[in-house]
Amino acid sequence: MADTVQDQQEQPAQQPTYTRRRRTPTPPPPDPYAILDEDESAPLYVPLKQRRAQLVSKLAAKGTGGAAAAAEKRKREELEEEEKERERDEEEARRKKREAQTLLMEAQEVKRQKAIEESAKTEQQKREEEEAKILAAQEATRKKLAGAEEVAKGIVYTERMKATWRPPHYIRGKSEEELEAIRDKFHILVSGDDIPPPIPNFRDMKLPKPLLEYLKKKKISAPTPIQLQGLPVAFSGRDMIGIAFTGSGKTLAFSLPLLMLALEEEKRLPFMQGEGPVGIIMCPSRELARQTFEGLNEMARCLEQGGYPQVRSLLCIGGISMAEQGQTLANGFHMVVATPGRLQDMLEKRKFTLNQCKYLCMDEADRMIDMGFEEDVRNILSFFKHQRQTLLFSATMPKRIQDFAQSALVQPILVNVGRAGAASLNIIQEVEYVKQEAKMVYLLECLQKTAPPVIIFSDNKNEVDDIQEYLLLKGVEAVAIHGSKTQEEREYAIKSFKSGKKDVMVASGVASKGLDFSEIQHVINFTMPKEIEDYTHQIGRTGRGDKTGIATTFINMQTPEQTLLDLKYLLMEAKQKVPPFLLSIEDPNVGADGKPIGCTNCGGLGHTIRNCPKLEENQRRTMAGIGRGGDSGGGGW
Ligand SMILES: Nc1ncnc2c1ncn2[C@@H]1O[C@H](COP(=O)(O)OP(=O)(O)OP(=O)(O)O)[C@@H](O)[C@H]1O
Repeated sequence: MADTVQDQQEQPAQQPTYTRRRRTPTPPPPDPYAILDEDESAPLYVPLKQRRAQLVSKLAAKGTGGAAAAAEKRKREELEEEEKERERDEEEARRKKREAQTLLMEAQEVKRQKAIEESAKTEQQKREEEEAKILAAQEATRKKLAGAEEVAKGIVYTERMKATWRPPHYIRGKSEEELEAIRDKFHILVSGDDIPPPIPNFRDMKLPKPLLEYLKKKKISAPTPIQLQGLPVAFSGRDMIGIAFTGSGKTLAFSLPLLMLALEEEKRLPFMQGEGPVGIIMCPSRELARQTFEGLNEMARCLEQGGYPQVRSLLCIGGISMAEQGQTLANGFHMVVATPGRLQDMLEKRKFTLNQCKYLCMDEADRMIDMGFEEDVRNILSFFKHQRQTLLFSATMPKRIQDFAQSALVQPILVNVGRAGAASLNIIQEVEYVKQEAKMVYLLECLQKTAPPVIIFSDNKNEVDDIQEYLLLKGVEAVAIHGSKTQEEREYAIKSFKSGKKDVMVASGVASKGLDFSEIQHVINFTMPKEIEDYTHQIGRTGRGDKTGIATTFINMQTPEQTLLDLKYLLMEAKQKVPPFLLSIEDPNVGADGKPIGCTNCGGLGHTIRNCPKLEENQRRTMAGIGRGGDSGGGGW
């Protein structure tokens, strides 16, 4: 455009043309240039040099103005960005606040719901929850019941032990309903997988003829409930927990399977010097171990006389010289009956090994653990080189011990006849209020209730001695047994009482555990034991097998109320007469249904785990670092 203007300006201006005739002057053609010249708005001519300079400065100006604008723009953008960021932050803060509010509200809602649930819970439910917590805390401190090596190497057995024994064909053919009907008939409760069938007669258990004859001779014609279910379980090689009343024949339920195993192993390959054992029975007291040992030997002799190979057993208890059994040790033996202390000692001294051992039974298993033998048992387990069949038996086995014991068992079967800890129904239980100072005199009167033999129990060793002395003075043939007596004194007491030479035996609680004195007519609890399980075991020395007996218990102001409550419920459960002074004791722990809640720790019905005397005692022992129970003594009772 500038060039055009320039061209126009450089051309010479044209002059107008004139003629003679008068003519109307025609307007000159439009001169674009003239118009341009006359147009004041037209730009003035600017020389090229100047225009270039102008252009340069314009461009320069344009350049600086762009930078400023860009800076302006950037600033604007930054501000916008800042604004956006602030908004974002605010939104985030709002969101967080909203969320926090939601969480708070949620928490409040949960709290509110909990409060509603809590208020809906019965006192009993609350108590149960609290008790479960106490129990869990207590159990958390317990170690697994397994050998140290197994724990260290992480060995966990999952497969059951193999056994050659099978129930007869026609029993295997019974339907599950038929088997359940048999269990119902004998009040047997079972739990576990693939439970072998109950067998209601010994013949069908495939016992050797000499053993059947032995049982017949002993007037044992049919298995008791724990035997008819427990024996098939044990013969099948299964781990088990057997719970049944005192005097209900548990000893046979674990002795027979060991004897059969020993026989089978001996038949397969006769035992030589230094070999064995194939199985162990552990008992919490020396007397009980000796009794079980004698029972095993008697049956083994019958087998031998009946033409079967000889199977030998070793008694391994404190207080006896092992030299007495030198012959057995030298010949090799199949079975061991032991108390934990002495057994551990023998194993540590390498008198024998458990390399061939396949069977381990703990009689009065809960007592053993309660008496502080838990660590000994664990040590003994560490001598096993491979899996074994493990069996636990007792008349009292609180849930706490059952759960704990399961850690040593593989796919166990629980066989339960009656409530664990319930008293035998063959016993008439009488409770009498006798003032402390009148006890001795009344004892004499009480002895008249039945003919001998009678057992009198007292918790206190000095009291045991005092009672015996008093009775001797009064002309009663009495012997005494407690933990501070020598082994000879203890053995003499048991022998003379068992043989009927002595009419009365005065004993501390120790003699209550599992001892089987036939025909005991009367048990007198001179002092009511603090723990109800001890009471159950003590009165259980009478009413054994199919016999009946009487138990008299003295109580007075010195008997703790909680113990009295436990006793009250035990009597009610066994449908016994409850004296009015026991009935009048109110139970602060009674459930909404009026029934006692009971203790999960010891099985007592008159208290809960919160005030369980046994739990307190255990805690006291743990704090004091005491191992074994007082009367058990080194080497095992
Ligand atoms: N099937 C049976 N029929 C009759 N009597 C039996 C039978 N089995 C065992 N007995 C007898 O019953 C008595 C008690 O048996 P055992 O000592 O085995 O009882 P327990 O259940 O172990 O008792 P505790 O819990 O006190 O140890 C013994 O004298 C025993 O001979």
